[in-house]
Amino acid sequence: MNVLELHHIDKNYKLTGGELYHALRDISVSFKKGELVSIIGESGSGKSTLMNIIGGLDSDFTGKLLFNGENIGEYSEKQLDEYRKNKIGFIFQSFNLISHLSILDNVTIAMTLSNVSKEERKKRAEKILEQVGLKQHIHKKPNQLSGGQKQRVAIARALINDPEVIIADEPTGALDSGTTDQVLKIIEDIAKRGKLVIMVTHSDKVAAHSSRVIRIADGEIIDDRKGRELAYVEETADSSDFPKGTKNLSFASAVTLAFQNMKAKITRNIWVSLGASIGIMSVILMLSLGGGLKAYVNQTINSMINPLVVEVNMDNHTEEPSVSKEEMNPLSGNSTPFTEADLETLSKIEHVDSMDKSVNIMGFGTNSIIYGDESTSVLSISTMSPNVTDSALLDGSFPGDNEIVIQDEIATALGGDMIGKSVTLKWLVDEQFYSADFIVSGIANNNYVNFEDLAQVYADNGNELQPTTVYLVTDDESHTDAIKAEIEKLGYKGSAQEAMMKLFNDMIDALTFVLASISGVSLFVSAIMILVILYISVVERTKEIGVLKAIGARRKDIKRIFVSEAFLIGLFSGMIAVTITSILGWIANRISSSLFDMNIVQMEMSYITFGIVTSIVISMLSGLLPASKAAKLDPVDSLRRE
Ligand SMILES: Nc1ncnc2c1ncn2[C@@H]1O[C@H](COP(=O)(O)OP(=O)(O)OP(=O)(O)O)[C@@H](O)[C@H]1O
Repeated sequence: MNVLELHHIDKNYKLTGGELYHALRDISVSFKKGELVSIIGESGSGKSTLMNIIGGLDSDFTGKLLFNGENIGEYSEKQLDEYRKNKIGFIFQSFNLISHLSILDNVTIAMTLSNVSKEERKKRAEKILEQVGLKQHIHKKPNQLSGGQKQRVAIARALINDPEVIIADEPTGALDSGTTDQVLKIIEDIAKRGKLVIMVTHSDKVAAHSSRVIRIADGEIIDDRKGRELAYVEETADSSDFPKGTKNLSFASAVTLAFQNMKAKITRNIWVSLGASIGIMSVILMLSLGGGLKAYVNQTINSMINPLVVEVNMDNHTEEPSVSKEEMNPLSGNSTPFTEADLETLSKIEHVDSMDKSVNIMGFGTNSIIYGDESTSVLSISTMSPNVTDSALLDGSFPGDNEIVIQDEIATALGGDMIGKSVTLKWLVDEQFYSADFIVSGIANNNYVNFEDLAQVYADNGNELQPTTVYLVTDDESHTDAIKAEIEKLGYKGSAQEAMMKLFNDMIDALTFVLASISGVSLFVSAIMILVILYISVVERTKEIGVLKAIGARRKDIKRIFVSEAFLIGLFSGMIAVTITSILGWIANRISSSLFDMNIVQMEMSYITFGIVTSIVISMLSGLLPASKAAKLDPVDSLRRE
């Protein structure tokens, strides 16, 4: 049975300006297995055009091409890819080996495209390379081989998937006569083992080796005659019993191929990754800076707050204040005091163990502390609360019964060493002067007395002191959030410090977001840079893409290889960004901790992940355009490219 049958094949090339060039005219011919056919003809007679059609690289023709009885013209793109991968082996005049791959990888590439396992690929390639006498060269690169050796590698590559048809386009055109004989001998042996070998040549000497010689001129067959008889050699059982891969290029193999190519251009890729990392680096740095700043603010504010205590204030904006305006405690400006009912409600909140009442007396020139002949005015007097932490105390101790802690400046104004001295506190509320004596127990950042002492003074004057702030104490930090939520639900207000902390945090978040977004603009620059580099890579590797298509790579495979390259650039630049940011962050933290006792850069795992993922995504998106361009390249045009 005929392996190949061509019926009335016509091929026209469209020229610019709409004219047609008739390259093949009514070609009808058939080929059997075991034939070594030489197609001979002048330059420009249409030999390569015919080979491209037979090889499934060019499907833009009229007429019928049958392979084992099947009409190739009716093949889908997928079937055509399969046909090129498994039924046809290509050998080119200029070898067309992929320069950055080893001999072994050049030979196995067609199997890699079929996702055959690595061991299987190696076993098969070694056997075939042994047949062509190159076993000891498998780890070399193509440029370390002689011309004849390169062509033998190309022959091994053509044979690797055990195709039925070998197409050799001037396989000896670039070889001297000694090597030509060697290569022809190998090609002859291939035909003898039952393959159909179609070889294009200019040379009658080369054609003399074949079993059939077809002469072509101006796109027409002008002669078809028998050559010498080839003795059929029985195929050794083990040379064709290997499993053919039926799958497609795996993502892992695509990444490996991309990595091998990137390694060949290592300097360029390091620079690109470094350039692309700058954007990611600044985004991670901004986020970490924001994190550091926030942690610092929170830490500073939290150090002033007792975590077991929840501060409660009356919310002046509640729709129905629990007391009328007249009842407002004049001690604390317009702060609304808590009523007994309020205190009752608050004390019943779950996990509240005890409750401390507090007021703050403000006075502008009306309140004073007197010591002997010295008197100094005080702006604010607070009652002690569990929320006043040790950090407030500068010297001495917090007040016990009938004791007072006074502010640093007041102590200085009264004569300096005040601890243990008796002072008189005078204050004006609601047009009434109150006064009481206290022993100074300590120096702090504010003036503190006990609520009970003040309440006693009020009682002595026939008045009642109502708290304007209440501190709820719990036994475990884990309860504070629930208590805070409850007081909010009941319509009371939390601490002013916390409200401020929230405001700060919101502001830092907003600032971080703005700064990170501004840095993000440089990501566009990275994206464009990657796009340009990959475009250049596609142009440089046009011929390689043609070869890959000739040996069966699908559009998807080509795309996958280039997108993988973009993936790797993204991964590398993300990793470079994280490394450099860590180093910069470490240096910044060394400086900031010695200056302000804080780590200004707080890099979190989420920022690192975000940085690397963003880098990969941006890079892959930028790689899509060049990858599609590569995938769409016409194999015939690509192979003709010098
Ligand atoms: N893409 C194309 N567009 C227009 N004309 C083309 C194109 N490719 C080939 N041709 C023309 O078709 C004719 C046959 O070309 P082909 O490459 O098949 O010749 P060939 O016999 O293989 O030549 P050579 O031995 O020099 O390789 C030539 O005249 C060539 O100029």
